[in-house]
Amino acid sequence: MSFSKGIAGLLQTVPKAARRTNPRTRFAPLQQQTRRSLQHGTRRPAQAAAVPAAEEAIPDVPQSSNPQLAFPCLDNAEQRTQRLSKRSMSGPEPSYTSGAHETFHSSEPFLLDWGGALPGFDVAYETWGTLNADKSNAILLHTGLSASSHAHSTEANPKPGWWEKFIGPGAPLDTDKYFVICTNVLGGCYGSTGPSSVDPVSKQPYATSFPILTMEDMVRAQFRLLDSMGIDKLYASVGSSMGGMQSLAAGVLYKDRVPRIVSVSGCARSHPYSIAMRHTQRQALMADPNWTNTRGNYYASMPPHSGMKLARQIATVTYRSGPEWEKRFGRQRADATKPPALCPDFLIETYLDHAGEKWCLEYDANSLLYISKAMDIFDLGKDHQDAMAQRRGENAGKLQEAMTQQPSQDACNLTLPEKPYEETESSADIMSGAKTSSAASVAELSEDLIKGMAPLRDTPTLVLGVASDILFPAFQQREIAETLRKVGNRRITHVELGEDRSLFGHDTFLLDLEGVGGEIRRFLG
Ligand SMILES: CC(=O)SCCNC(=O)CCNC(=O)[C@H](O)C(C)(C)COP(=O)(O)OP(=O)(O)OC[C@H]1O[C@@H](n2cnc3c(N)ncnc32)[C@H](O)[C@@H]1OP(=O)(O)O
Repeated sequence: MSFSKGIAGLLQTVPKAARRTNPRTRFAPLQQQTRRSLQHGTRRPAQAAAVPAAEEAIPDVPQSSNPQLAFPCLDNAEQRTQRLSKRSMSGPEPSYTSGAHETFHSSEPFLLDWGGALPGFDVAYETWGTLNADKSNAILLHTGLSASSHAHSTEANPKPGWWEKFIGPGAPLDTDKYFVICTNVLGGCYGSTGPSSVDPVSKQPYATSFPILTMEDMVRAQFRLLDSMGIDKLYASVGSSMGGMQSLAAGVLYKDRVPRIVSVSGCARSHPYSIAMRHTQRQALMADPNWTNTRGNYYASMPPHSGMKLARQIATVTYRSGPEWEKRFGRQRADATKPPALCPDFLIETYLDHAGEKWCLEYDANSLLYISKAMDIFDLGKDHQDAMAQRRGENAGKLQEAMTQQPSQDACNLTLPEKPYEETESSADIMSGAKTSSAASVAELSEDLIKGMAPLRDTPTLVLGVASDILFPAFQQREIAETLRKVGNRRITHVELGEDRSLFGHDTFLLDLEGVGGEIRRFLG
């Protein structure tokens, strides 16, 4: 990619406000704060770190040969803890909300793929456009990991949604033609049942007694909502990122109800690199003492906001791209006149810090853990689907029993095998759990996916990928398209947006209205 082409591509989608503003002036509060905190000679002993800053008396400390560094980022975290502890008498857990939405309640018990069960559940949803007389114009819009049902503003909630420009009259999801339905996924915290919801049996939040979930569980819950609306057949299933996985899963699970699929920056099975990136986020989050000490039962105490902040920063690294940051921030520091700091200092650091800060109380930590794990588990290969079907069959009879009896205590008993890991020629199949470590070759794996995706043979599908995406790399969308072609599907539209088009990596689906939205509009017709 040439430099000028790259800049042009980047500027195509960089928000105007971000382009106009001088980074030196944009982050004035942060700089002032850094300046205040960097006053040399202010010394805070290490053991005082857990004590809220405002209440702490700074004791006399011996002189040192060099001044003590300041840590405004840690001071911030402590101040947030302090603010949260004063928040309410009933506990500092923030209540997560995206605003007004509809709620579908299913009172029928719900069996999950890995054997868990919910006595009933809620799905929060919003709609735009009008359902036609024969109920044939509905588009089910699947969200990314942490999004709410609020994809577009509504009368009840005028706040812009996460796909505001992609939905509306004349927009890619044209509300003059389609009735668009978006839900908060099962497991989420924006109105759908998830770990922060109250378990009707214990009358306490489920927390980490919430059962392990899969993409397919989330899709089944959505189809219960469609059943309640009398929608037998969709016009299309549309989704990006995690939603791109669900869009495919909906087609495989309900092939007669899903006549068109749009899968943007999604995949047919999670790649080890993506699992690795999510694993590090989960580990960072679970290492927060507010999570660790309660094993995730933090709802009556302090939410793990520092772990969430760190997880979001790692996530943001996977959502964007190095080339974007090269052009946007380069090697600039927030204040080059000051000595380097161990807290955020370079503009890329203050950017990540800001992303984490903004989000750490916006989303429930346990929802993040469960949904991110569900993404890891995702695999449309036939072996995995068969294993799931068998497990469901075995557990179906236990559903009623599970509702009335105490769950067995060894529900999650995974421990590392005593025998150390040994490299095999191809160990790529291990994660499916369907095969032993004498795993199949890549060719066989691909055969497995072909068989698993066979239900989509006749489903027109738009598969869109982005070359700068490191989280769901473009080869994963090529894999979907090629597999579907091998299945015999002749109506595949595969688009790959090159780096000349977007350097926004995985977040391109949120930012590039023409590159992503334009393709969707043309595909839906
Ligand atoms: C995996 C899945 O299934 S889905 C994952 C999907 N991705 C996500 O969830 C990530 C979501 N991304 C976002 O939230 C993004 O902000 C978007 C896509 C909504 C908007 O992107 P952009 O317009 O490029 O905004 P950007 O990421 O630059 O953030 C802008 C904010 O950062 C701030 N900022 C920008 N540069 C810096 C910097 N160097 N230092 C500090 N702050 C900075 C801006 O002031 C602005 O602050 P504000 O939001 O408080 O007003």
